[in-house]
Amino acid sequence: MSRRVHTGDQSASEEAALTVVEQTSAALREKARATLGVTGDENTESFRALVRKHDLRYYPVVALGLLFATGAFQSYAFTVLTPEISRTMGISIAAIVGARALFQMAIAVAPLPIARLSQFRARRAMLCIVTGIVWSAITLTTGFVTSLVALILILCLDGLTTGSVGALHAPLIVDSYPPAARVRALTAYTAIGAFGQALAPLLVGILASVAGLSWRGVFLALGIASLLMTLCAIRLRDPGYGKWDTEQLRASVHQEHGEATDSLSSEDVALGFWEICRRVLLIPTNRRVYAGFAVYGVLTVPLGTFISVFLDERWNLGPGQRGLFFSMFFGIGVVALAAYGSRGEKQFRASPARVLRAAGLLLAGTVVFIALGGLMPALAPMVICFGIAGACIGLLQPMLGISLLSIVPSHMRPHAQALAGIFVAIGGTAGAVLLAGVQDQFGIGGTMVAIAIPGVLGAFIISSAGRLIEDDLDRMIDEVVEDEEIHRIKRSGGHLPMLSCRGVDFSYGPLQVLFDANFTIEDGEMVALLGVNGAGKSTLLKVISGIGLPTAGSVRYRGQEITYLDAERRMKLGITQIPGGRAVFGPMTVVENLRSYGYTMARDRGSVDRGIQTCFEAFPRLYERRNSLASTLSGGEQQMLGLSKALMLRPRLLLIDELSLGLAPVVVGRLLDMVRRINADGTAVVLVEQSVNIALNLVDHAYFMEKGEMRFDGRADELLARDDLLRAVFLQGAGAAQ
Ligand SMILES: Nc1ncnc2c1ncn2[C@@H]1O[C@H](COP(=O)(O)OP(=O)(O)OP(=O)(O)O)[C@@H](O)[C@H]1O
Repeated sequence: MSRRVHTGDQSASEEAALTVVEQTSAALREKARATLGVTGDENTESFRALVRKHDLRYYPVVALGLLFATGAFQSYAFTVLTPEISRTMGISIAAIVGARALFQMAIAVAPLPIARLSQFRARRAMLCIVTGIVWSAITLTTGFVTSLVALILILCLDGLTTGSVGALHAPLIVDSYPPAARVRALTAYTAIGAFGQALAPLLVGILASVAGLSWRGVFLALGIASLLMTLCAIRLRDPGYGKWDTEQLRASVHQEHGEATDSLSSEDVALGFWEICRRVLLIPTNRRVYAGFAVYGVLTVPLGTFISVFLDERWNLGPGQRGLFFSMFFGIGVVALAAYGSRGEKQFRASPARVLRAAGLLLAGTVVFIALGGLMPALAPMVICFGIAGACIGLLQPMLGISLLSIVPSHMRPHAQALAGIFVAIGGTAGAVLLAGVQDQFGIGGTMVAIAIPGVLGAFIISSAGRLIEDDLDRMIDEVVEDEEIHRIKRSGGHLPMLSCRGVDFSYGPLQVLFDANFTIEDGEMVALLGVNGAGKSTLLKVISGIGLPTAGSVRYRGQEITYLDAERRMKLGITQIPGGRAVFGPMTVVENLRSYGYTMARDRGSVDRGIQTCFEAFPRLYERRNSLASTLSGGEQQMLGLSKALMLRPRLLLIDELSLGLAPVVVGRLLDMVRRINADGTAVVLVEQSVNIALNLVDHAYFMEKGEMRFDGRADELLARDDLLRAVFLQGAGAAQ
C-alpha cells in the first residue's frame, strides 16, 4: 500500500487553500474585468480628464507616434518612387516587389529577437529610440544605393530595425496609460503614425515635383527629417510591465484578503522566449486575430506598390500626383482614427467582442471599396473609393491591436505584437505572390478586384473571434489571480499540494477531450488514475509532463505555475513520464537506452554508470540482455527498461501509463514491487491503470475519469463501492477478454 504522507488535517487545508483560490477568482472577476477596462457600460471619461486624474503625460503617445511615422518615411518613399527607381536603375517592377517582400520578411523576423531582448528587463523605450536613429541613417543611405543587391541589403536592414515598432510600441503605449484610456491612446498613436504615412508620400511628391529633387535627393531629405523627429522622442522612458492592469490585478488579490500589497515583479514568471510565443498562439482569439493581421498584411504590404503602378499605368499620374494620392489615402485614415478614438473606447468598455465585430465589418468594407476603385471609369469616383478604403485600413490596426494585447498578460505583449508582425509579413508575402499572378493574367485593374477574396475571408475570421474574446479575457484574469493567490498562500506559510491541475481543458485539434479536470497529488504519495479507454487519462498525464499543452486551466508544481513550460524543463524539475505501450528506443541496446536517460539530465559518465548499475541490481534480467536491441525484448522486459528510467532519473513525480497492459500476472507483480520501492524512496507516483484491482490494491487515493471529466476523487475503498462508475471498466475488461 502506498503511504498517505499527509494527515487528514493537511489534506483538508490543501483543499481549503485551493477553494480559496477559486473563491477569490470568482469574487474578483467583475472587479478584475473593470481593472482591465471592461465595465459593461459605455461611460467613458474624456482622455484629457484621465490624463489629469492619473497625472499622466501625452508625451509617450506623441514620441512613439513620431517614431512610428519616422519608420514609414523610407517605406513610403519607395512606394511612390517605384516607377522612377525602376527606370533609372534599370530594375524591373517584379524585382522591386520582390525586394519589398524581403523587406517585409525582415520586418517579420525582427520583432521576435526584440521581444526577447525586452523579456526580462523593461528597456523598451531605449530600444525604440535606438532603432529610430538607425532608420534615419538607413533612409539617408538609400540615396547612395547603385545596385539591386545594395537595395535589397538596405531594405533588409531597414526591415530588421523596424522590428521595434512591431514588438514594442503598442505594448509600451498599453503600459503607459490606464485601461480606460487605452483605445484612445493606441488610436492616437496610430493616428500620428498614419499622419506620418500621409505626410511621407506628400513630402515625396513635393520634393520630387515642386523642389525638383531626384529620387536620391528625396531619400536624403527624408533621412534628415526622420533624424530630427527621432530626437524628439529621446526622453521616452519605460513605465514597466503591467503597471495599470496585471500588477493592479495582483494587488487586488491582497486587498481582497485585507493584506498589504505585495509587489511581485513579472520576472517571477519564468517562461522562456519560445514558451511565451507558444502560449500566445494557444489563445483561441489570438489565432483568429492573427489571421486578420495576415489579411491586413495583404492590404498594407504589396497593395501600395500595386496601387502606385495602377496610378502610373491606368491613370498616367506622375510622382507628384501619386504622392498627393497616397497622402490623401493615408490622411483619410488619420481623420477616421481621430473620429474613432472615443467610439472605440466605448465599444471596448461595453464589450471587446464589439471591437472585433466592427473590425470584421471594416475589413469587408475595405476590400469592397478597393475593388470598386479598381473598376471605376472616372478619376474622381476612383479616388473616393480608395479614400474610403484608406479610412477603413487606418482603423484596422488599433482595433486588432487592442483586442490582441488586452487578453495577453503584460510581459507577453511584446511577443504577441512581434507575432502579429510575422503574420502581417506572411500575409504581405503571400499577397505579393497572389497579386503579381493576378496582374500577369488580368492586368493591374484585376489586382484591385482580387484583393476581395482574402479580404472577405479575413472579415469572417475576425468577426468570429468576437465570440471567443470574452472567455479569453476571463481566462487571463483567472490566471493572474490564481498565480497571485498561490504566491500569497505560500508566503503566509499555507500548505499546497506538490502538483495540482485546476480546470484543465485539452483538445486535439477541434476534438476536446478534457473538460475542467482537477487533479492533485502530494509529495511522496501514490495515486491511481482510472477510467475506460478514451476517458482522457493519458492526455491528463501529457498535460502534467508537458507533452501536451492545455487550452484552459493551470498546472502547478511545488507552488510554481508550469502550465506552459517545456516537457524537457519539467523533466529537469523532477517530473518523469513513462508513456503507455513500450516506452523504449527499439533500435538501441538496453545499455544505450539506459545511457540516453542519464544523458538527458546532463549527468556525468560516472553517475550514469552508477545509475545503470542500480537498474541491473533491480532487474537482473536486464543485465542478462544488456547488449540486446530493445526491440527484441519481451513486453515485460521492455516495461522493466521503461521503469528503469525512474531509477536513473530519480524524479519527484513519476507518471506511469498502463504498466500492466498485456503482461502476465507474475511479470506485473515484479514490476509493481519495483513501483512500490520507487514510491517508498520518496517519489510520488501517478498510476494510470486499466486494471482496477491492481490499481486499488496499491493506492489509498484514486481518481476516476469518464469522457474527459473527473468523476471521482477520493479514497480507493470508496471507489470500489461505486458500481455506477466501475461497471463500465469491468464491462470493457470483459469485452476485451472475449
Ligand atoms: N494524438 C491524438 N489525436 C487525436 N485524438 C487523440 C489523440 N490521442 C488521443 N486521442 C483521443 O483523445 C481521447 C482521450 O484519449 P486518451 O488516450 O487520453 O484516453 P485514455 O483514457 O488514456 O484511454 P486509453 O486507455 O485508451 O489510452 C480519445 O477519444 C482518443 O481517441
